[in-house]
Amino acid sequence: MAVLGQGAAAGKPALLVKVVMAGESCVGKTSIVRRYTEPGAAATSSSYLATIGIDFKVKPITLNDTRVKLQIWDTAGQERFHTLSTSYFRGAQGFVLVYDITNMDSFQGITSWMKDIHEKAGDEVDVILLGNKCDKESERVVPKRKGEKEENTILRGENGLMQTLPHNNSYLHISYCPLAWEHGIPFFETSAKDNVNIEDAFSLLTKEILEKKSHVLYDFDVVELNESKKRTCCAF
Ligand SMILES: Nc1nc2c(ncn2[C@@H]2O[C@H](COP(=O)(O)OP(=O)(O)OP(=O)(O)O)[C@@H](O)[C@H]2O)c(=O)[nH]1
Repeated sequence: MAVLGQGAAAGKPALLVKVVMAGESCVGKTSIVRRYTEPGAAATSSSYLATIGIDFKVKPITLNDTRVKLQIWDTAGQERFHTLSTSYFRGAQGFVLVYDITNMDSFQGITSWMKDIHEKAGDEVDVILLGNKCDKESERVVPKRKGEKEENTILRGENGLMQTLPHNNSYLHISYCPLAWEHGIPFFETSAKDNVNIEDAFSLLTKEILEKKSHVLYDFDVVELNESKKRTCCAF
């Protein structure tokens, strides 16, 4: 993917896209955002720092000659922040919904998060499902269900209709997940630690959002916001 300011897109105003990270606590939302927005920094660490409230990062990208300023809101997964976190769902164009492949509860919570997303952000919003920590294969409790036919991944399309995607479609490297299929959304297994599928996941989500351009605004006004701090969970 090209960097902002390169190619034919330079000089055109950027589109502002709001994406929200959602999912249970400790699944790796912050690590995924860090991996994507700060490629040089260590995305994971041995000590877990829970997100307190809300945090956000901006990632400028260029996709098919369109400049996009991705505003990525990282919500806190802890139950006590649920009302606050879901209040940021309104106005989002896309969601990265994350579970941890080593934590069955986090996978079972996905249905409830989907409900929150549709209640707060509407039914038209784009969602992508990530099964994170795929580097921890020996601790896996959520099975990875590959598609029955590698060359034909079946997803639910618009109006709930099933569609079979061709060989050259970008969905092809997405694993099959019954839950994603049920909700008609793309699915990747990722590792923030080993940088697996992170960039591809955000690219696909952005591409889907841009296809519904009517919902996207130009970034004429940039609002300066202070980023919140992360604190150790044992501090509270
Ligand atoms: N092995 C491995 N560990 C990861 C991965 N992603 C995150 N972690 C670790 O998992 C723990 C939780 O990661 P966070 O990114 O803080 O999780 P979170 O979902 O933002 O958690 P909340 O802020 O409480 O909502 C940290 O110790 C991370 O280092 C991954 O892909 N692989």
